[in-house]
Amino acid sequence: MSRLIVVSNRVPAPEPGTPPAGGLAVALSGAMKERGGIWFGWSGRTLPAGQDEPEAPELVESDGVTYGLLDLGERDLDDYYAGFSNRMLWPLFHYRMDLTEFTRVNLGGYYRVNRLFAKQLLPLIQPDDIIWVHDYHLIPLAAELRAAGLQNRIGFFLHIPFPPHDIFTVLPNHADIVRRLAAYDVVGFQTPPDVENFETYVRREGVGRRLPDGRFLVYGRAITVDDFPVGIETQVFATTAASANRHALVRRMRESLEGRKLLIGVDRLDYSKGIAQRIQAYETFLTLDEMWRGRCTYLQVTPKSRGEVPEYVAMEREVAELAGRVNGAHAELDWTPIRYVNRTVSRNTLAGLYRMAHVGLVTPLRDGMNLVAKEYVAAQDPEDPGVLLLSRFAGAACELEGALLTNPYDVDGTAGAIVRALEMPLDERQDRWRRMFERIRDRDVAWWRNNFLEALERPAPEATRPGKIAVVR
Ligand SMILES: O=P(O)(O)OC[C@H]1O[C@H](O[C@H]2O[C@H](CO)[C@@H](O)[C@H](O)[C@H]2O)[C@H](O)[C@@H](O)[C@@H]1O
Ligand SMILES: O=c1ccn([C@@H]2O[C@H](COP(=O)(O)OP(=O)(O)O)[C@@H](O)[C@H]2O)c(=O)[nH]1
Repeated sequence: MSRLIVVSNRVPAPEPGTPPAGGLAVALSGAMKERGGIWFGWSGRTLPAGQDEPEAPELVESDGVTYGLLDLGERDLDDYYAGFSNRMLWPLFHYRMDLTEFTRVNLGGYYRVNRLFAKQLLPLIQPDDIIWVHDYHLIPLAAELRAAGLQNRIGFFLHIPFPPHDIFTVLPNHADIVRRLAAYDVVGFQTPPDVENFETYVRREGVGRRLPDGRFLVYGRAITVDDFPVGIETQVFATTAASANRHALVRRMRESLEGRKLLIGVDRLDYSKGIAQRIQAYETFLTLDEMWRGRCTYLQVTPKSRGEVPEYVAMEREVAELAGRVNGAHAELDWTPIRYVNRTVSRNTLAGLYRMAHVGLVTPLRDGMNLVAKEYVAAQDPEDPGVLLLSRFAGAACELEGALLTNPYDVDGTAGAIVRALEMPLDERQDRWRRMFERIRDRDVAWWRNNFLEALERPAPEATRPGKIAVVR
């Protein structure tokens, strides 16, 4: 078996402890624990002022994994991470053209940091290694590695949606991004609609087509393009949830509910997650149905995220004000309708909270997958499961057909769905839960990893072995 090198912008701290909130780090931690290898990426640290480039990555061994951690300069982080990745690609790929900001400076920083990653990674790569690159921050990485002569198999997985042609072409350098994507051997998306969007793009732009053997010819290279829906460690998570009552914090939470039904939302503070629309739907629900007043509590766990990006700062204020206003308008002396927690909660505690919640509110406006949806299902008590209220615009909706699907832009419709979830009879809840659980049990994080790596390790047919790819600067 070849050695695996995983590359992602976000790498959790190797020391045991709480991993950062974020589905990519969570999904890959499970996969890396099982297979080992090198995990290369940004350390989360900034270089001292005046130093532009790290000399070499810091190498840390932990639990069979070698972490290669790069410190980045402040300017690089501004241009590449906060700038092009999170003010252009992130909003655009989540269908938010109104929030994009394109600048040549940020674009230059994006290519510069990808070149830096390639330069620092190259000395660690051996001829038989396979390389698996993750997410929108690092699309150009394979082209940089190829330009340095690397022949290894390189795969890419996009954790966020791939948008429709009309949206993607808003990106001024869309052609160059897809040309660089073609330097990979395997390109994985979360869902079939993402693959369709990619196919439509290459067809309409006249830069590629699907081949009779199912692969894609893109800019003259034959590559595998497919959907690989990311999963969770389902059985482990279910076991953790079943025994979560051991934790004092989980027990205290249960006691504090005083018999009220719990609704739970868990999201990074991100505009793609639809938190404001969800709070509005909850408020509408409270006014729709008097009988639920004082009989339910909505817990929203929302760790802060990407504080260096102005849209996130604005949103932090907006959501806090909204939650405060709803509580001010509806609270009683002995009842607070919304508990809004602005910090990271450990996944062991989350498992217990999911299990005690009658409704899981997962209502993003757009999401690549959404692991919280799968974790909520995994955590349920099979005898008395809760109901997952899921946005039709989350990637997870393609798989979890037992969920109660909702359109998060339809606040009244979501409010009605909350009533339906709270009043759903036991046999319907069990039937819906069973179908979802079977799916996430069969397609867990190991299934995702193995499926992708099998595609990556499969040698290309001789006749279509990829040639050189030029990097256009
Ligand atoms: O690294 P950050 O900027 O702090 O952001 C955290 C991560 O957010 C995104 O996660 C995505 O991946 C999940 C797992 O595949 C998926 O379920 C979710 O829908 C995506 O939004 C982002 O894509 C990661 O790169 C970030 O690390
Ligand atoms: O306080 C928190 C909030 C979230 N998470 C985890 O962060 C991940 C979020 O992944 P998801 O795919 O839902 O969204 P993303 O943040 O990656 O967009 C899930 O595994 C959550 O359990 C966590 O550990 N603590």
